Amino acid sequence: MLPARPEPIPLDPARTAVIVIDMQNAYASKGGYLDLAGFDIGGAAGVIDKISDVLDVARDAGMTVIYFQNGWDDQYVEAGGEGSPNWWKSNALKTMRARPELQGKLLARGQWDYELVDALKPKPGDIQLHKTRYSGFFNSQLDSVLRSRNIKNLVFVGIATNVCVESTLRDGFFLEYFGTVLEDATHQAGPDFVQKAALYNIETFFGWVSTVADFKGAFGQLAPR
Ligand SMILES: C/C(=C/NC(N)=O)C(=O)O
Repeated sequence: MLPARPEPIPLDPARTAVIVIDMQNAYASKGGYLDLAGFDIGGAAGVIDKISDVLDVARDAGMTVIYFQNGWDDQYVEAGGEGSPNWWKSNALKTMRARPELQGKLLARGQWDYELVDALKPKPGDIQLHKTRYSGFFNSQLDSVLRSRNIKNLVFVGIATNVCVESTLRDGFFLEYFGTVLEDATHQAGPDFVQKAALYNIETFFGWVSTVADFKGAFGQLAPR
């Protein structure tokens, strides 16, 4: 049982996956996309350490660990052109249009920006997935990976709470997955109030909100598998 808001949630480790959202240099490192686009990434370093702790506990408890990376091919075909709202709304694409010297660098596979941060590299048995839009369920293998493993519960960590974490948790809700966010293992893109708003939305309408300490308290005592 994981202590959570608005109520504790039962999580069978064998039927639970920890979803690590986009812990790439783009979102968590100085000189990465969010930083270059003018977002405050000051809280990202603390989140990296928390996620590392969560993943150690999750693996020992027998949970599946799934890493997402967000981005596109190096020609940005997957990003879509002017006919796609993504072309208009993606701050990475907008930043590259405003600063042509960055073209080809942000969120492109093969570039440093796309890589996971050094402190959070997948371990044997972890699953790595790619996504081209904010939701990890859109045009990805996530749903079939989860269903083939009989996984029903999703525990979210990563960046950004109000964009890809919330989008993926919401889509999971519609697909009948139980989504929980560990609030101190996430960080927002934007002012502090968007973190609060995203967590309020999740706790009130779409899922559950817990903490790293409670996750470690609930699952850190289990005998390693
Ligand atoms: C702002 C943004 C967030 N991504 C995410 N991983 O939540 C983006 O990709 O532009």
